[in-house]
Amino acid sequence: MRVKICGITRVEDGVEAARLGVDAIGLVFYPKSPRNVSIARASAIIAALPPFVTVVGLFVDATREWVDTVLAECALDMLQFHGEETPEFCASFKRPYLKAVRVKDSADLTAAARRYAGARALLADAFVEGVHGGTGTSFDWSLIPPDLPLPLILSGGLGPDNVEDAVRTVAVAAVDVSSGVESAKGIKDAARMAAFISGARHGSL
Ligand SMILES: O=C(O)c1ccccc1N[C@@H]1O[C@H](COP(=O)(O)O)[C@@H](O)[C@H]1O
Repeated sequence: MRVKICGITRVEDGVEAARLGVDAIGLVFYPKSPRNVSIARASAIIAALPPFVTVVGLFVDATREWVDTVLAECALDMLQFHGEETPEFCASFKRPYLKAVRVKDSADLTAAARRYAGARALLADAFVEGVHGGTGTSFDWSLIPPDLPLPLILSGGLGPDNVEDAVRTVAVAAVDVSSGVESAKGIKDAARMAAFISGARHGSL
């Protein structure tokens, strides 16, 4: 089971997540998020990481210019689009990308898999009116169809207390967490990150 910890805003949290064995970290380039990072902060976090930790840049309905600027300045391995971006926009940066889907019913993921066939994976998140993500809200996992043609990353309200149950219940390639491993918005808690990673790996054995 692969694990991404999203919304890293401090160098020490990125280093600790890597030390704990996380597969990927997410950096939020969305000014409305409490986890938004500047290019300078993102570069410092990336520079402190050991090799083989995937760095994902998260955007919400960003302009092409903003994504290009971040790509030119920060060594991102993958993009995560969390808004209403079209498949053409997502694919145009010539980088592997994840498309987030805020799940309301079971047809949402099936339709997104068809529409974003070029995505590296879909990321299933909870639907919360007016908020794009990082809400700490979970959704009904039975809405996930069993036969999606793309790898699925489960997110939305995951934390140390429910991740083991989640990976036992749903067949997913990876899990993603932001608020569930925080002590305050944007501040990761080392013990919660450790418990989350351990729960995800244990539940998938
Ligand atoms: O983390 C954020 O602040 C954020 C803002 C806007 C869009 C997405 C965001 N984060 C992503 O939201 C999901 C679920 O987060 P949570 O674990 O429920 O807090 C996760 O994929 C983050 O990558």
